[in-house]
Amino acid sequence: MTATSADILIRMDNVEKYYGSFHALKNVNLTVQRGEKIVLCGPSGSGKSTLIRCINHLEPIKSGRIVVDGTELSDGQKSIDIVRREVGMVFQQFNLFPHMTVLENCMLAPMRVRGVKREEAEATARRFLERVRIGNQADKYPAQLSGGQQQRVAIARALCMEPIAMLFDEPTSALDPEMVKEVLDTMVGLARDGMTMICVTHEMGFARQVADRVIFMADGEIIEENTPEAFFQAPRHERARAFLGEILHH
Ligand SMILES: Nc1ncnc2c1ncn2[C@@H]1O[C@H](COP(=O)(O)OP(=O)(O)OP(=O)(O)O)[C@@H](O)[C@H]1O
Repeated sequence: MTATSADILIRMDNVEKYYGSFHALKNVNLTVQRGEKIVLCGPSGSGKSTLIRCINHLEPIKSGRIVVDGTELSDGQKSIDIVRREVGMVFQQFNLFPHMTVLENCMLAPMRVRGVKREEAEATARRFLERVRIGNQADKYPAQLSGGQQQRVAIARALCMEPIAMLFDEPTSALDPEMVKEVLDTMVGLARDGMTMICVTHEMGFARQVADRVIFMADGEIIEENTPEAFFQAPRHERARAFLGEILHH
């Protein structure tokens, strides 16, 4: 089946990104279809975070084109605002507002950015907090929660904006091992519900379970794109083999 342009939600064409003179993304081309789940992996410093941060313009690019649901990202604030409103992002550090309760954290952006009324924002927040199985923590402050719970709040907060896609940047790497599973289970649930997702993660069990495609990066380039089955069983590139050998050892 060939993808029509209507099926393509995120598109990166010939993207080049520099930090000063350092060439961080080299001719990156990527299309993500609606409902597709992508796991982005690769050695430290290969450009994975940079790639997903470019998608909502947390990082500006030097050249190339990024189009999200028909909106072409330019330096103009208007297109940046549209894309940030539509694409949810979850970081390694949960970035919750410490002085606001869990509920308030989840209500803020829908009210401020989407102009949703308070009662509706609260109902939506409670619904998504239930969905990530944390509804009973709504009135606590972030510091009163475990890392895994805080990360689930961060996911619920992103979902409250009813995003068309979710970007995850190593969402479990700051967590204690016993909390990783609860966050991955939440992400698996989202994937099953059909969310379009790009996940930077080293959780290869998760990749096997939900990814439609695994993308392997090294030195700022996409080196291999494959189904998880093919990628794990028979990676085509030596660098991918070396990477898998290393992480599957741990
Ligand atoms: N703000 C910045 N200024 C300068 N260099 C940066 C900046 N952010 C990232 N880099 C460099 O760009 C390269 C890619 O970084 P990036 O964080 O995208 O890699 P990554 O694959 O996500 O790595 P990790 O798995 O360690 O998080 C690295 O060499 C990094 O040092």
